[in-house]
Amino acid sequence: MTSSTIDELRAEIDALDATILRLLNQRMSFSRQIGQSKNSLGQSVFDPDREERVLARLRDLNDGPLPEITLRAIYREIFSGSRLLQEPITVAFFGPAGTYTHEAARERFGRSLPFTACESITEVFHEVAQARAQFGVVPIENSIEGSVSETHDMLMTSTVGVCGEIAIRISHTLMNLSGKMEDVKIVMSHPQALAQCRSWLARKLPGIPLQETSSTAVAAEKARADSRVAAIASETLGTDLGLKVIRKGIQDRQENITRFLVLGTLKPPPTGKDRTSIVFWTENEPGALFRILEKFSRRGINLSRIESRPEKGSMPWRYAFFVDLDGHRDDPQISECLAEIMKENRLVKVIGSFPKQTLLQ
Ligand SMILES: O=C(O)C(=O)C[C@]1(C(=O)O)C=C[C@@H](O)C=C1
Repeated sequence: MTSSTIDELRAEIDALDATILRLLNQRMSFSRQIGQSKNSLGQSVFDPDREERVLARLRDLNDGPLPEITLRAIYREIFSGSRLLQEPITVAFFGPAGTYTHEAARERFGRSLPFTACESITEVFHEVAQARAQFGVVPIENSIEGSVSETHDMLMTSTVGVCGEIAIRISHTLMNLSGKMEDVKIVMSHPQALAQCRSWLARKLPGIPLQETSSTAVAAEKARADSRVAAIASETLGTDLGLKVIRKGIQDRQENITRFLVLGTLKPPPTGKDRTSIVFWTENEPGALFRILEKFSRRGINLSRIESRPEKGSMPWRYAFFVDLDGHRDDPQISECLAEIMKENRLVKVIGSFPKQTLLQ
């Protein structure tokens, strides 16, 4: 290919970019008008259901070669900028910056919004409860390590509801200053990340001490300050800090997915592919749990998860049960079932109904 053809093609791209920019600005001004109408109607700016429908339509229209993942990434930022023009939204997340939760928050809300990094999951709930942030992002479960206790404990007591979920594939990378395995004298990471790489560490770095840190980001900072330390974190986080990769994908199972919850007051309408999360408390007596589960079974409502946690109240050995159902609280069958449960048992709380997230990537 000659340099004159490159120049000609670049001229085509320049012309297209000017058109794309003009169209993007037109789109933004329509979106701003929608924002003004929503404000006067007292409606929330963020409409995840509408965003999903916009994306689904574009996926159908797309003849390529633009990959679906790129289309999604472009629109994530368009929506992010569009929402910012409509109204300032703040999103709190379990930080610090660079953690997998931050990645999940950016995956859902784009990069244009202001994010607040919180030191604990509890703090994220408080930020949303006190309306300092409109949304919060916290981890709920990992496909290898199971549930995140602090999130479940907060869901029991907090008034904050759940309006969405984000599922991301987690890939852990071992990194240090040199990128050499022989320099590793200690491995640091968040306890969940260490646990997810347990067998790999035992096989490849036997006898090397493991030290827990409050986050993967803190571990990466430690590795940056000390050549003996290797951190397990996301590759982006480590390499952004100047660390070198020793080995990628060291998690014991390659299919390692973490699900995050989006906290907020928004109540998304039914989409046909929803999940409802509830928590209930039962008496410690025969058949108490069965009587509730039977009501779902009788109606053919699928339960995708059941999890019990000690209540931590005045009575030891009392449990709260978290259940995820397929469907929306406004679907006739589910609302009838929940009403029947509530009639018999007042200790039931609907945490939220929201669209199920499909995992891309
Ligand atoms: O359609 C709307 O309700 C809009 O506000 C516009 C728009 C968009 O940019 O397409 C922006 C924010 C919402 O979350 C959904 C969609």
